[in-house]
Amino acid sequence: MAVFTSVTLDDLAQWIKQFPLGKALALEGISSGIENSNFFLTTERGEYVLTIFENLGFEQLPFYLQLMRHLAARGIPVPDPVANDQGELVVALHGKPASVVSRLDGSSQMDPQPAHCAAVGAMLAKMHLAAHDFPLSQPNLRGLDWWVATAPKVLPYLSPDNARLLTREIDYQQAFAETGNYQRLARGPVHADLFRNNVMFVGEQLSGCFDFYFAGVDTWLFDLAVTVNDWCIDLATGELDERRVAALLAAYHAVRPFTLDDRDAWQPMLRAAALRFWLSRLYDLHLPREAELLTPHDPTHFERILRERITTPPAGLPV
Ligand SMILES: Nc1ncnc2c1ncn2[C@@H]1O[C@H](COP(=O)(O)OP(=O)(O)O)[C@@H](O)[C@H]1O
Ligand SMILES: N[C@@H](CCOP(=O)(O)O)C(=O)O
Repeated sequence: MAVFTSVTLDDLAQWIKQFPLGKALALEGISSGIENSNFFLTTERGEYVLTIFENLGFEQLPFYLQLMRHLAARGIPVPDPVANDQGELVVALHGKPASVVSRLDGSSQMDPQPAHCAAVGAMLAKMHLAAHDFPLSQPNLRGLDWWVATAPKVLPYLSPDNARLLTREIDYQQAFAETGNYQRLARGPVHADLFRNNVMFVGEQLSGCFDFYFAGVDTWLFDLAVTVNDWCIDLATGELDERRVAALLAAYHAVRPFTLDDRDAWQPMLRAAALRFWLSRLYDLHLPREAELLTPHDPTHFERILRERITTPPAGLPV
């Protein structure tokens, strides 16, 4: 259950008047999701999603919501935040930050085929290009600095073998980040969490993607690696599935052609993307936040993927 703050239609009767949405007609709590309280909201103007942010504050949210607005205005299928009569995208509801965004059609595809992967690859490349001139900036808050700061906190909970793996991979990624190869990679605002559960399909047609609350400025290749590590693998072994990888990469490449630097950085970035989620899952498991609400995701999934990416070089990127 992921409605942590309850809201009724009565609560919205006055509140909704600040938005150009007409009256609130129906409100239904959304049970999936782990961070925020989400509701499907029907108003006289259409279908929306109301989110009450349980962890992010008023000062952090404009980056994410303005980025969604920027992308929606450029034709990327993401929820479009609705501004109130003061032009604000984040407003208080029950004392917490809240937003209203357009509702996407469709449902998640948890067993993706090459056609779904191709649709995701094309959309991701378009998103990277469309975000390039986004004026606000925020680093990826789950990037290298966070890995370096967080690894010592989880090391005491790890087996000697896993502690060695984590320490060596952080060293490897720090050294790689110093290289000209890494520094020449294209970068900009990226989604950074484009997992299967954050993308909607109607049949094989991608209808949109959401959950931008890990977005930040990072390399485009890192974002692609995060995506491939979730969409294009055998879930039991973590091995890359050649057909799905080829479909996703070819579709991305057709919109935003890869460079020689991308090709050289592909294996390190697949490793970095696996490390990022292994570490966050370890952290959530061993050091849950006070307000942590649901069972954490399994870290061993990304430990397996990391080991696999270290030992098995991926097929080269199309350049
Ligand atoms: N704009 C949207 N359109 C349609 N459904 C949405 C939208 N935003 C969220 N949802 C639904 O709400 C669920 C929870 O959203 P999510 O962002 O994953 O929550 P949380 O931030 O709490 O993890 C999603 O799985 C999806 O079904
Ligand atoms: N994708 C991350 C966790 C973030 O959860 P989300 O529901 O907000 O996408 C993981 O799998 O560890």
